[in-house]
Amino acid sequence: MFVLVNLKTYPCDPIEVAEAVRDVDETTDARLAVAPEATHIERVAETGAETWAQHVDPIEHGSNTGHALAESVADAGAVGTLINHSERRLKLADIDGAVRAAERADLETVVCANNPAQIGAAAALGPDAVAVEPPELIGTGTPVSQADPDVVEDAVDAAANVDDEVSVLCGAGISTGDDVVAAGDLGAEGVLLASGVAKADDPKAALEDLVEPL
Ligand SMILES: O=C(CO)COP(=O)(O)O
Repeated sequence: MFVLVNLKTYPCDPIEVAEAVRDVDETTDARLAVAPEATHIERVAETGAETWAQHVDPIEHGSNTGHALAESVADAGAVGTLINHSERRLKLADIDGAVRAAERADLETVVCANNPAQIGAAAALGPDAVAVEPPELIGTGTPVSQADPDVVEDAVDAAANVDDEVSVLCGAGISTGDDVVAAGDLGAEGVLLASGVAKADDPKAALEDLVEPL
């Protein structure tokens, strides 16, 4: 299972979380990665943790003030990027452009979507993975795998019907090892989570709990 921790703009210490991601990754068969704010990517990557960006824009080098350039994110040490997170929505053409920009910079891609229909559309753009995250469950602590298991199974089917090379993650409310196991049982190959680690008093203990049953 892939466990991708999105730090959003939570007021956690990104280096502390990154060091925990790096250390816990060494204890498990699961793959762990962390997606800090753009300005923290370089310092986070220097810890040795697998580091992702939260967003890249569908642009090239040039006159693009205030944008996130895929090549710069990769230069800073990111190896992958989220695209179209629920809190950073893009138009369809821009999702396509962002996936192409990430490919150009050799970044792995996870395109996020609200529901199975959007997952099918996202899979058609050829990312490495898609992530289904019902927005109403984000940050609630109620896991999507428990509150809405059909949405995960239907997302897995929707992606497979379009392109069975595209793996499916799920997210929203995931905070325990049991949630991760339930996601896997529904066909997800990984989870995308934030508050369960970023808001934990002890992020390392939260990560250890997440991978304990894997
Ligand atoms: O948006 C999410 C991950 O990108 C999910 O957030 P929570 O894990 O806080 O529900």
